[in-house]
Amino acid sequence: MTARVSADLTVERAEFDVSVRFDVDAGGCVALLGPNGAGKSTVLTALAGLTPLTSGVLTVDGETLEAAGSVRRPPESRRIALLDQRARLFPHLSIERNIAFGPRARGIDRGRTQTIVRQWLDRIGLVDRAKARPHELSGGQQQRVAIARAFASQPRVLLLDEPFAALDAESAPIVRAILSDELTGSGTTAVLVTHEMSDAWQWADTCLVMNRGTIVESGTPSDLAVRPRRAFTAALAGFDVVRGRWIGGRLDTGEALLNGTPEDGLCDGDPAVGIIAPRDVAIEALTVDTGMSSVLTSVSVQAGVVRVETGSGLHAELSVDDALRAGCGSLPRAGERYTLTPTGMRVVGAEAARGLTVSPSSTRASPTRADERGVRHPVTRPLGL
Ligand SMILES: Nc1ncnc2c1ncn2[C@@H]1O[C@H](COP(=O)(O)OP(=O)(O)OP(=O)(O)O)[C@@H](O)[C@H]1O
Repeated sequence: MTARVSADLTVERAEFDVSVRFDVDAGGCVALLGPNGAGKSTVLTALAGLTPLTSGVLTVDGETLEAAGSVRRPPESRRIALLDQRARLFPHLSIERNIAFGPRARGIDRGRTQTIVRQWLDRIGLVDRAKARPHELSGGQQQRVAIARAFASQPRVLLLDEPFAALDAESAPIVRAILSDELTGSGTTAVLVTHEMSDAWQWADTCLVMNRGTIVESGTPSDLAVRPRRAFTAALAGFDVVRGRWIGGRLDTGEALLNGTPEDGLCDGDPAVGIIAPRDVAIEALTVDTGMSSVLTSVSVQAGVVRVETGSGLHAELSVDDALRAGCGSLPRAGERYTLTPTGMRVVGAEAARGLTVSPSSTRASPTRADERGVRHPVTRPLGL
């Protein structure tokens, strides 16, 4: 079951309004990323009908599910399923009856529902627990049932709010694999809230990064992984982030004047953020004025790559040869002082929020993405950001 979602919604919150506008094409997946309290869950609960819109419109396949002040379809008739950290199964119903709930509510007869339930119990590996109650299962098993219950109801849209966050290291990969199979196999349209870039890579066509209720950066997962434009996104994608001011063609961090390539039309004196890949950081035993002098907090070597950590926010990844050169013949050690110099730093404005990468008015043919089964999914495009 795939459906196109068009969301243009505002929800008033005490500190700020959560206000976003985006489309998800049928079968597509949008990931919402952002710091705690950015408004990601509010967007999901608004889509699910659990939080009323202050203004705006939500449509699915052209059908208006909510238009602030006039239309408001209740959650149970939206055919939008929400899966969050906790399984939230019906505690008084057995596992099989939890899974049967959606199909029965949709009017599917008992016989067909039984077949659906059996198939799902098999897929989630819980055939022998069909009669158990939720409290008799582990958290990971309950989350598997929650996935089965959600998909068995054939939702038009699946909302995922950090569905693995509460799972232990053993259960998380199992639940992840089941969800991955079902999401790609069914082509269900999805909106995913996650703090993991790897989840966005796996499922999303488009990432929307939120802060204080608005979308501040968007793009494909690879756009964000390769060329993030916000400090939050850069850190999530594994870059080092250094804050300072753009002064005289350099980033003045207060401790050092770092060379970098400015973006966003930076003007002298602007607050700015340097974004650096650890492989683009050189280390030297000497103090140089284009680097940050720091005490190394740890040094590790893996597969010929030396990773150096400091307390200053800068890391370096260098070859053993380069590390030996920096250490004058021996590898640098934790506790020693070195100067770390970015050799390839992008500098963006600290408020570089509006330079968004995907345009709804793009005239390119709709891009698609193949899943591992070769099924192609349309790539979503955020609107008017
Ligand atoms: N039920 C609620 N009623 C009123 N305000 C709320 C409610 N839930 C969240 N908020 C507020 O709305 C804002 C956005 O919160 P929300 O939970 O949507 O953020 P989030 O990005 O999902 O955060 P997290 O990553 O921590 O889950 C915050 O200021 C929060 O305090």
